[in-house]
Amino acid sequence: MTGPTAVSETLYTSLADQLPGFISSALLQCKRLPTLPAVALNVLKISRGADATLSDYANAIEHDPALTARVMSVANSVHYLRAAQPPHTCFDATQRMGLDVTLATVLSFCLFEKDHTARARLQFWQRALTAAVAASYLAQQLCPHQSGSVFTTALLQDIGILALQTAYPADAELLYGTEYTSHPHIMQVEKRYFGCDHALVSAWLLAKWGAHDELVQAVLHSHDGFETADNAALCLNVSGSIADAWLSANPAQALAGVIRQLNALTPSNEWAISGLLAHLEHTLPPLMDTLNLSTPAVVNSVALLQEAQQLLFEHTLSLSARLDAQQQARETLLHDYAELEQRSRIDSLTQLANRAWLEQQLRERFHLCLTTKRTMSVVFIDLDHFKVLNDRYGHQAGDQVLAHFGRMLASLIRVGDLAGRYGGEEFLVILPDEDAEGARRFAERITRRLQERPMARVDQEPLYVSVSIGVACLTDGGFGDERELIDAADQSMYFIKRSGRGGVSVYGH
Ligand SMILES: Nc1nc2c(ncn2[C@@H]2O[C@H](COP(=O)(O)OP(=O)(O)OP(=O)(O)O)[C@@H](O)[C@H]2O)c(=O)[nH]1
Repeated sequence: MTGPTAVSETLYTSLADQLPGFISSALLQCKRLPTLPAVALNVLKISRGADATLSDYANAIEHDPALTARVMSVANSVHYLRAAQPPHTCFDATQRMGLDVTLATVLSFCLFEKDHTARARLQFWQRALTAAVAASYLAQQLCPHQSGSVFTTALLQDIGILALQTAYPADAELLYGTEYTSHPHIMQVEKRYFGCDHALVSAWLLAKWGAHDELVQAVLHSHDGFETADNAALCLNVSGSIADAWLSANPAQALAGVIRQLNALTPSNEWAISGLLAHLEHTLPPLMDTLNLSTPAVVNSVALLQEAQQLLFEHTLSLSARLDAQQQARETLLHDYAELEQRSRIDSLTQLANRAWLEQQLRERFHLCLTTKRTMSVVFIDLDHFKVLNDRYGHQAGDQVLAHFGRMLASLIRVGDLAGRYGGEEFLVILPDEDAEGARRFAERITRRLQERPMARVDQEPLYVSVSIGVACLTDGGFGDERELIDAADQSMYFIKRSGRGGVSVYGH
């Protein structure tokens, strides 16, 4: 093989750098590696020209007797024998076959190994031709002036597979000869096996043959997906997926996948998939036949599209059902989580905040007051002689009192206040933005309410309780943290306990 000519050195070097060393040496040492003779290179060059005519091709081919013979015999085959007279010249032959078939014939002649019946090789050619025909059809819709070059690029995009098959014949059937597999999957396997995929090998090989930068780049990125602003690249990349679908064991399923990807890009029918499929249906069998390739099972393009669309519809339905189910599960989860979180903050007997939540809230609010220069008060409440009550009336009556007291406390606080059970028969209320006097009034309301209302009934008899309350206001103490504020309220509460119970004391007042 000769070194790069038309391709830029930078591109060739960068490809060579990316290719694992053992692969390039295996390819370079491979005697049977398909190389392009000068005529084929010339034909490739012509195909890149925007205004290439059949006579340009004919002029290039007629210099090579073997190629001319090949082209004439293909043109002479049953399919192209429409005219009464067999073709006499290379020009006659190319005219009968048209540009695409001429090019495919030339390239297949140059690149074909004798043993193309091997399954792996056969699949390669079927895919290359299907992609090429699909690509040029799409290009005629999207970028007509590039349809010739898009055809060539599609035809050559997987040439790396042929090279890898030639360099590693023992592995070829294993890697490429199983049931037709889509190229994204093949590429994954190649990366694991060779450390690179065939797109890179194809690009390197074409660069080595001196193909043009544009062709090399297009081949390198031919498997990169559909997100590209370049119409020619889009036609090329879509053509590979269409070929995969066309040749797959389950074409409708695979085609539905391609349509889904296309719809995500442009949710319109501008792709004219039905036209493309009809084109493949009518063009491929005679073309494969011409090139002595066995044709895959004949596909009815209308039925195929209908089945693919039905699958797509079912997929959309099941997707939206799955989304609904997921959404519902998410809402249930969020609801459960919120409920769980709420429960983890609540004391089950009194339905007030529990101690952990009280302490966390007090910590946060304490710091908020310091940073925003606001105040707050805490009210520490301890039920009097609760032990005696328990002993005399039973633990259940004690529980009733606690629960009732909790409800009463909840009815007395305002929005933004937080009341909670601090310990057994101890309660704490946080009053944001409340000064000591306001907090005292709140505490006295509690003691009054307890004088008015019994907290339980034992044998129909009302059971009244009293409480000792200590109040502490943030502004009154120079407190370092929330603990010191609670301690101050607790001390005031103990002052009441010591003075006989049933009353309110305010820290520092
Ligand atoms: N029924 C009931 N009793 C509780 C609960 N938690 C704590 N207690 C009781 O509350 C009583 C508190 O007793 P002490 O700390 O001596 O206080 P006290 O009897 O109220 O006396 P003073 O506070 O000095 O008025 C103990 O007997 C605890 O068992 C509870 O959830 N339910």
